[in-house]
Amino acid sequence: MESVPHLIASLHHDASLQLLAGATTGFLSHTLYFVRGYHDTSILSILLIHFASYTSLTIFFGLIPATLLSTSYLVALFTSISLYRLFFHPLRHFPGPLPAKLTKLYGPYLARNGQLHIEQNKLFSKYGNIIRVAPNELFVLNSGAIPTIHAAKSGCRKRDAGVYNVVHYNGAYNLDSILDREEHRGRRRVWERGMMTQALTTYETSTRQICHTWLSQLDVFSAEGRAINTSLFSLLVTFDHMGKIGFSHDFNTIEAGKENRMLDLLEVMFGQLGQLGELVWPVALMKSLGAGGDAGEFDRLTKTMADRREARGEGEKLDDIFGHFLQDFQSEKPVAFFDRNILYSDAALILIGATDTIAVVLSYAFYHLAQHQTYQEKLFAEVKPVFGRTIPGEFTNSDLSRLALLEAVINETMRLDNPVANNGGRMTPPEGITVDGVWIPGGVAVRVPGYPMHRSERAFVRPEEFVPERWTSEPGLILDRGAFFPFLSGPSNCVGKRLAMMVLRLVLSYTVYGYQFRLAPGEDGSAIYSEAKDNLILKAGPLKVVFDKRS
Ligand code: HEM
Repeated sequence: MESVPHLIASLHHDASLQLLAGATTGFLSHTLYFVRGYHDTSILSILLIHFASYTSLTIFFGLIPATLLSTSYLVALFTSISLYRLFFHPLRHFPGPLPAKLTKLYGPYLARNGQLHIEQNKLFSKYGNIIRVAPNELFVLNSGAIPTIHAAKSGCRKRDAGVYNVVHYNGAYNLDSILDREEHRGRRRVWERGMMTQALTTYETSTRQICHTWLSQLDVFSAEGRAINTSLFSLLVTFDHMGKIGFSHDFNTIEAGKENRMLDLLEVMFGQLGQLGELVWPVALMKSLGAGGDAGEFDRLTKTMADRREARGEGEKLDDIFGHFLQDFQSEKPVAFFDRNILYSDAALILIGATDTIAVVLSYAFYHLAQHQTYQEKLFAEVKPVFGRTIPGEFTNSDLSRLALLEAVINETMRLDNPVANNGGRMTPPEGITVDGVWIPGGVAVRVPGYPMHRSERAFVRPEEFVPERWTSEPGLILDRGAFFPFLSGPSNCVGKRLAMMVLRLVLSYTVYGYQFRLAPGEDGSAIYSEAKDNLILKAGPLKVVFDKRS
């Protein structure tokens, strides 16, 4: 047997030995490292190690041997990964497109037109109810999977299941991205204090103020006979509302009629995430390099807003969501907000959670109501008797929450145009899970996407049609109630659900009470769908609507 020094000496000039050594190393690095565990967050180290190895080989052996070694290493590494994913991976028997089985890059390919939710829906039609959408990821179209994956007793977890690992502020995860269940429980308690009935009642005054600002804009547009882009204004309404009830801050974008820098950044960042189609390592790489660009600017603006809010709170009594975080942070024994990074992290989550989600429902509610004007009149008839019932000249959330058609219109909109189209992924426990009689192995990312589930024929009769009566007088049009989960379920369900419903009820009621509306001349209503973007949270395309003040 040749000695090691002799072998190394041969590597200098023996090309076949260089190829063999590179290929062996490539194969071993796959079988000993890459095939085990989750490496997206280690992307920077992986790249640096590869770069350092190539540089050292070049210095030691020269450029051509180093290139031969590296090339054969990479070819062997990717061949080994591909063969494994196709023929040996625990998910090899699950159907799905071939490129999805081979590489996560299939995600950005599917998302290239911003309509990942539609593309994934098509995959279900082609491949069945459980499909392999990435090498280690399954999408499941089965409502029974919701409790299996999301209930408190489920063994499924967020860690390594998607973008959660990389969503943090200087290492502090927000409520949605926390990977540890115990930590999540404590933080959730503080968030829930900020969403209790008593807290919502204090925010409601601000919600009404925002509604009146919106109505003032409608007055201007209707007086001038101008059409309004309801998708844009839905975003401005919810953004201004979030500023007010989140941070007691006035953004005044409704009056301006356009996005401000912060909202713009929010949209750009979501757009970039949407384009990645659930690919995590580019985000991890950006984070490791230090958030610059838009993400860095967004973080800085959020921090400034949070700091200003904290400073104001020393002299004023302010009722807002951030106040609940501050209260915990400033207490002697904080339950969850132990340091400033956590404060900033969850401040950003208020911005993210409370803006686009509600905006998309409002946008599509305006669309459906403009298309089906009879529902505007029915809603008008329903809300009119409760106007001024509790507060003179105003609506209140508690009065509106009892109105069946209003609730049905909101539900039906969220069914058809589910804001969180894909829902977050979860990692299966080591023992795996069983869904619809099919065993899914452990260590696999799974998710039940809401968009195709809400439009499934197995769950809803005439699933593509807007029929609010399915939630009231025609329950037979719902075949599977468990298939409707816009806010998801379990311990990580939407903590802002009641707040979202309050905003939707109030904005829609004030609008139909004051106005009748229809699609603008020349508007065929197609762009709201064709130009919609699935940016983790759905974003509606534009819609031109004309409003006429009721006499
Ligand atoms: C119609 C509007 C909304 C919809 C459809 C919606 C939907 C959802 C969904 C599906 C989740 C679960 C995500 C996952 O784990 O995969 C979620 C979580 C969350 N939502 Fe909402 N949301 C809405 C409004 C809001 C509002 C107004 C807030 C207020 C800030 C908010 C804050 C949150 C937070 C903090 C979480 C994480 C909860 C946790 O992990 O415990 N959401 N939302």
